[in-house]
Amino acid sequence: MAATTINSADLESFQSVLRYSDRVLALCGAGLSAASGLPTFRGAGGIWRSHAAVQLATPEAFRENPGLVWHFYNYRRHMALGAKPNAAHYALVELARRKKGFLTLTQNVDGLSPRAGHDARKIKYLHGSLFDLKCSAFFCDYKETNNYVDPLVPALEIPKEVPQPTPSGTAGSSEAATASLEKALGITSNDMDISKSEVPLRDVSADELPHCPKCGNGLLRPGIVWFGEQLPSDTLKEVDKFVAESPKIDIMLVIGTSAAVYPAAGYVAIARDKGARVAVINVDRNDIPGGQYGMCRGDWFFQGDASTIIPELFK
Ligand SMILES: CC(C)NC(=O)[C@H](Cc1c[nH]c2ccccc12)NC(=O)[C@H](CCCC/N=C(/NCCC(=O)O)S[C@H]1O[C@H](COP(=O)(O)OP(=O)(O)OC[C@H]2O[C@@H](n3cnc4c(N)ncnc43)[C@H](O)[C@@H]2O)[C@@H](O)[C@H]1O)NC(=O)OCc1ccccc1
Repeated sequence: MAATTINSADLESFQSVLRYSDRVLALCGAGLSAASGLPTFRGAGGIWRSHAAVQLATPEAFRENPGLVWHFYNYRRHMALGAKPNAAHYALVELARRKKGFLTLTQNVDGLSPRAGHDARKIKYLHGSLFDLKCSAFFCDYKETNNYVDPLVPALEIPKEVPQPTPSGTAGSSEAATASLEKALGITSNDMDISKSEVPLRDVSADELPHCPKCGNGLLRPGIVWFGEQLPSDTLKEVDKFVAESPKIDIMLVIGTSAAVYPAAGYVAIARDKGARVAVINVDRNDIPGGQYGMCRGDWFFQGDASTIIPELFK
């Protein structure tokens, strides 16, 4: 990860503008949760068991192979449940508390912002949550939220390694390092890493998957916005209301996102049209909304890990 360098002049000018800002919008992506140990969407090349994550995150994939898609989401639920919010999540919570006109737009479905105590009135989950479920039958409106059952059904249990006896007294430092990392991630040490296609994973038939308790025959699916699906209309309305009520948006924060997915990425331009100065926080200078030429005069680019930079910026 690139060294985190904060240019003091940029830091000062950013903080002086933030101090007098009434209306602040923050667009967040997977980079916000990277320091919590969760892979980004395009991390590991965006591949999960030789499948492109963007392909698995579609209604077509669920229709074709609900067992595989549920393994994908059960794995991400398990990882997210084992992860902890990082300093960037908490700094956003604090800024939201301080600023009356503040709204976080998160593309993340990992539940770390609410676990950090983010004011629910000042955050919009553009792409849903791993811990919401809904019925996949088009005629059924069953929904449930905050379902933290892990695994969701026994058939989705993540297989465990059979711990290899290490010849007595030779437990090297690497085991200790792995053990402490796994402890940090809260994953039990012998979870097999099913994101790797070489790790055997049993096929799960539809009758072993969670079914809708209301209509009785629909399969339950993750309460997630898949590619090709419309974002929740009430969420879009509430974001538009925040923008419409803002005579001016002072700052648009773009935190740990490749800003390549729409309509989420479109809010950067909308904020600009409302006079916002854009502050991009990203480890990768190439990942700026609209690319290299996406930056305008008066914008800021802070290169480095969000969990280090964000607390510094909001001081
Ligand atoms: C790929 C893209 C071009 N496609 C789209 O945008 C599509 C199609 C489309 C619509 N409008 C368009 C306009 C132009 C082009 C295409 C479209 N959009 C849709 O399909 C949307 C729905 C999009 C939502 C899809 N669901 C997700 N997530 C839930 C699933 C799941 O999670 O499984 S999107 C998902 O991918 C995106 C991933 O982006 P990031 O979070 O930014 O992650 P990424 O890995 O890419 O980048 C990480 C960044 O962090 C940085 N980083 C890494 N570590 C750190 C660190 N430590 N610190 C700081 N930064 C860091 C990295 O450098 C990098 O920049 C997020 O949005 C994430 O939520 N729906 C829709 O348009 O419906 C229409 C419609 C209209 C009417 C009726 C019916 C339908």
